[in-house]
Amino acid sequence: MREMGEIWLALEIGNSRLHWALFIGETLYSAWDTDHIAESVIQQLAKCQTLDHLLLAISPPHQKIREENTSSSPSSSSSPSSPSSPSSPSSPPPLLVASVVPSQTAIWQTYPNIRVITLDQVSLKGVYPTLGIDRALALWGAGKMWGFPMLVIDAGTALTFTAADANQCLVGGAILPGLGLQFATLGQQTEQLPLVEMQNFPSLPPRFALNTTGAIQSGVIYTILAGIKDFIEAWLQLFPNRKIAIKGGDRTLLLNYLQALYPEITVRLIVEPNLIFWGMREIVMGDE
Ligand SMILES: Nc1ncnc2c1ncn2[C@@H]1O[C@H](COP(=O)(O)OP(=O)(O)O)[C@@H](O)[C@H]1O
Ligand SMILES: CC(C)(COP(=O)(O)O)[C@@H](O)C(=O)NCCC(=O)O
Ligand SMILES: [K+]
Repeated sequence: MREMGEIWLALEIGNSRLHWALFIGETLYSAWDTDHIAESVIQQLAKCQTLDHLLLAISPPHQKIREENTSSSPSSSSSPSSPSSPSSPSSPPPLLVASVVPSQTAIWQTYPNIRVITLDQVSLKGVYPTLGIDRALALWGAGKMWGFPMLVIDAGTALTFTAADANQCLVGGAILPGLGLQFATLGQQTEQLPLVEMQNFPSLPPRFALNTTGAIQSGVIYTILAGIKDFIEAWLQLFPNRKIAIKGGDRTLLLNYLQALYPEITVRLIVEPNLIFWGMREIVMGDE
């Protein structure tokens, strides 16, 4: 960033939704999620005169899904998301984008001050060309924050495991359908299976079910949990002083289940939804 206290926006474009962060220099001021945004809305952003207008356009209050204010000094301004900084920009703030959805990246190109992060800008060693930028950045952010070796579990649209060794070199990882995708696929690709809604089961379902919905819940949840446990155990055997972080929209649900089934491995998990933003900040600050 050009100035220490400059306001900038970070955007992670995931396959289900958008993940946003507002930074003032190195400080993450707030973070929130929204649905994907229509091209017509994005085209209007260049005309926004104030930061408040811009934030309102990208995340109208009814659309905001998660919001977390991390600033120690809450703002007294009218909008809860915008910092009370006196230097509200007259043009839209710089926008840093990390996207695993190229069609969405394309429609953001009209934003006046955009920088799209590519894999070559992440200093992680040993990456392969098609590695998702979200996986690279989350791993980089986690490793820079808590140290390497690091394993990142991303419970997003896809569930991914991505690991690096003490030399900050990619060890590798794995990709499987995320929780929501598993339920959706069963509901959509079969004649007789219903679409199971996840919010309906906050606690662990019975293992052996006597109805169809229960059987789907049991099958998906217990095998995902067993899979996560197995990857964690394999990782723990690989290196000394290794760490594990978890992010993604299903992290809280999965953590609650993991806590109930495998409390001894769950205590080892660093839970951090903002890993990608820590990775982006490393890149921005590295430019100075
Ligand atoms: N309000 C929500 N909208 C969409 N997905 C949600 C929401 N809350 C939790 N989720 C869960 O988040 C998962 C997607 O994770 P997320 O990290 O947002 O994905 P991505 O980064 O791939 O867009 C879905 O499987 C879904 O179950
Ligand atoms: C695996 C992913 C689809 C995960 O995306 P997400 O679930 O976070 O939307 C994404 O990281 C991706 O498209 N990766 C490219 C393939 C790879 O990482 O090997
Ligand atoms: K993601």
